[in-house]
Amino acid sequence: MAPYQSFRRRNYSVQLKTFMSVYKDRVEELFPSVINSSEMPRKLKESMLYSLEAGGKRVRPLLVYAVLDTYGISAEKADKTACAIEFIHTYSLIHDDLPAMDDDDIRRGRPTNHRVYGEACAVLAGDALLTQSFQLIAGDKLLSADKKVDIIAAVSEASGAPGMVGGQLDDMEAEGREVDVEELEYIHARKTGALLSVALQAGAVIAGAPEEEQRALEAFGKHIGLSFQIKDDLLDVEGEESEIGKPVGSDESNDKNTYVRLLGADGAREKLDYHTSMALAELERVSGNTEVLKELTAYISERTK
Ligand SMILES: CC(C)=CCC/C(C)=C/COP(=O)(O)OP(=O)(O)O
Ligand SMILES: C=C(C)CCOP(=O)(O)OP(=O)(O)O
Repeated sequence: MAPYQSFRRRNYSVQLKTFMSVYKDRVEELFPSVINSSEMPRKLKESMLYSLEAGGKRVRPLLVYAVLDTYGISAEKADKTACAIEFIHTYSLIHDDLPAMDDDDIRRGRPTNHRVYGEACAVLAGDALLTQSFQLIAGDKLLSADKKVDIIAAVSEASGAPGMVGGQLDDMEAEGREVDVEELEYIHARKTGALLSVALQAGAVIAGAPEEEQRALEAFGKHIGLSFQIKDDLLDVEGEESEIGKPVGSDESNDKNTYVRLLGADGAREKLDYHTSMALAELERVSGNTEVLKELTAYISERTK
C-alpha cells in the first residue's frame, strides 16, 4: 500500500474545515483596514482590493497560523505576517496574468486585474502590494525587532530573485523548450515552493520554535510547495473551471512545462504522493501538535480548487 493512502480521503475533518474558515475570515478582515491605512490614489486602492477580495484559498496565511496552532501560540502575533504573505502572493498573480507574462483573462473567477484597471495600474497595484507587505511586517507591534528582521530577510529572499521572481523568469524562458524533471523541480521549488515554505518558516520564527524544528518546518514547506504546484498542474487538466477560477487547459495553451506534460497525469500523481509522504515525514521532527499541519498537507494534495 502506498504510504499516502492512510490520509487520502475526500472529506476533510470538522477540525480542518473550522480552522480554514476561521483563519481565512480572520486574514481577509485585515485587508481593507490595511489598504485604507495608507494614503494613495483611489484607483490604486480599488485595484489592490479588487484582486485581494476576489477570493482565493489563502493557503499561505493558513500555513502561518497552523504553525502557531502547532505550538499553542496566540494567532494575533501572526496576523500582520500572514496578511503580508497573502499580499505578496496576490501581487505575484496580478503580474503573472499580465500580457508580458501569461496574458490571462480570468483569475479567481473574475476578469484579471489588468483587464479591469489597465496594464499600468495592474503593474503598480502589484508593486504597491509587494512594498506594503514589508511595511506591514516592519510595523508589527507584537513582534520583537529581531523576529521582524528574521522574517523580512526570509520573506524577501523567498519572494525575490533567488526565489519566486527567479523561478518565474526561468519558467517563462523554458516555455516551448523541453525540460527534464530536475529542472522543472528547480523552477517550481522557487516559483511556487519558496513562498509556501517561507510561510511556515515565518510561523516558526513567530512561535519561537527550536532551531532544529524550524529547519524541519522549512523542509516540510519545500515538499508541500512542490505538491501544491503538481496539484495545480493536475487541476489544469482535470479540474472544473467553476472551481479553479481560471480556464482549464491554460498551461497547454501557454506552452508551459508542467509535471503532467513531462510525466503524464499518473506520473504527476506519483510525484505528488512522494512529496506528500516526504512532507509528513518532516513533521515527525516537530514537537508540537501537528494535527492541523497534517490535515493541510492532505488538503493540498486532494484539493479540487
Ligand atoms: C514574480 C511573479 C510574477 C511570480 C508568479 C508566481 C506564480 C506562482 C505564478 C502562478 O503560476 P502558474 O502560472 O503556474 O499558475 P496559474 O495557472 O494560476 O497562473
Ligand atoms: C502558485 C500557484 C500555483 C498559483 C495559484 O495559487 P493559489 O492556488 O494559491 O491561488 P489562490 O487560491 O490564492 O487564488
